[in-house]
Amino acid sequence: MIYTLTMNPSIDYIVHVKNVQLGELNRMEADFKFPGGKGINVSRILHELMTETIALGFIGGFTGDFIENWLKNEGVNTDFTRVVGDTRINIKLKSDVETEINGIGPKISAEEANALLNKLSQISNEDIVVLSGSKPPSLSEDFYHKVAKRTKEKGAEFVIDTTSNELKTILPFRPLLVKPNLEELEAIFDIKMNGLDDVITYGKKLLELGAQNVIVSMGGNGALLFTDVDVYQGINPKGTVKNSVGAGDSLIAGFISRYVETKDVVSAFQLGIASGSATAFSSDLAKRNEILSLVKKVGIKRLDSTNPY
Ligand SMILES: Nc1ncnc2c1ncn2[C@@H]1O[C@H](COP(=O)(O)OP(=O)(O)O)[C@@H](O)[C@H]1O
Ligand SMILES: O=P(O)(O)OC[C@H]1O[C@](O)(COP(=O)(O)O)[C@@H](O)[C@@H]1O
Repeated sequence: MIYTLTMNPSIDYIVHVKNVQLGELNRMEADFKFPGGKGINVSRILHELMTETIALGFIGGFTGDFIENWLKNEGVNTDFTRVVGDTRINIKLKSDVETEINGIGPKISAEEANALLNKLSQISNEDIVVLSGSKPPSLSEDFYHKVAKRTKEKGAEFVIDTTSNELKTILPFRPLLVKPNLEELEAIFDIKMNGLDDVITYGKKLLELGAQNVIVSMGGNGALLFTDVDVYQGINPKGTVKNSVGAGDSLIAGFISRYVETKDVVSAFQLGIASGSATAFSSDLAKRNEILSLVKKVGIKRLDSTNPY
């Protein structure tokens, strides 16, 4: 089973405004509401790819009901922990450029946090847990660390996709996959990347710190996969970008879906890129047929050996 854990789900409120003017009254041309939050997006794509998944996380209020109902209608299994506060709303403003304003998220009490941790007792050594997204500020600084430790104690694998300061302390637990985008990679090492050589240097550092596999995603420029022996470049298929929110989550879901079937990380990377691009080319997250139609159009190139010895 693939469990996803979304500490801070959201309604993603996608707002199209032509030539937005700050300080003026602007009128929307179109708007859409989708369930969001990184783990939830991963579960939705896994479900599209017919990989069994259960979405865990904190959910609350009328916004939380919207998300639960949407997932229920799609047939995505959930086992959320109810909290008193309202789940946040994240604004994705589409104008000449894309601007994102993500909410803080509800306060999580110690009882609510423990209730979620207790759900992890159901995990077995055949499972993968995907820890994704930001944490509401009221959650303890070491919450992801606790979850990663508990997951490993159960013999399960985990994937981590967060900008949290905790990431470096979690890598020694040997995550199956870490997927920063370029900005996140810069934030982890507090440096500015200058070209592909830098990305390769710092991607390898994540392996040295403990990750089993690393994917650095670069939006329209594709992604790099770092395994224990090689670096691969993934080249995106061509298409018209509609909404890239959730592209990174889709990449992770595509990777896991193929990995659990084949244990072949390169083939998993290819389905990951197809999933990320298919989502970038659709208004909501991608559908199964959109993903599968792109797989053969993804280019994969081996770049370099990552073996430092
Ligand atoms: N504009 C785009 N065109 C084609 N593919 C894209 C585009 N944006 C994202 N993707 C695909 O989705 C993957 C993840 O997107 P990215 O924006 O890097 O992640 P995140 O959403 O985490 O920032 C990319 O590596 C790429 O394969
Ligand atoms: O938890 P965070 O870091 O605030 O991110 C939440 C946002 O990330 C998303 O999951 C999209 O993530 P990606 O574009 O990185 O795949 C949105 O659905 C959500 O609004």
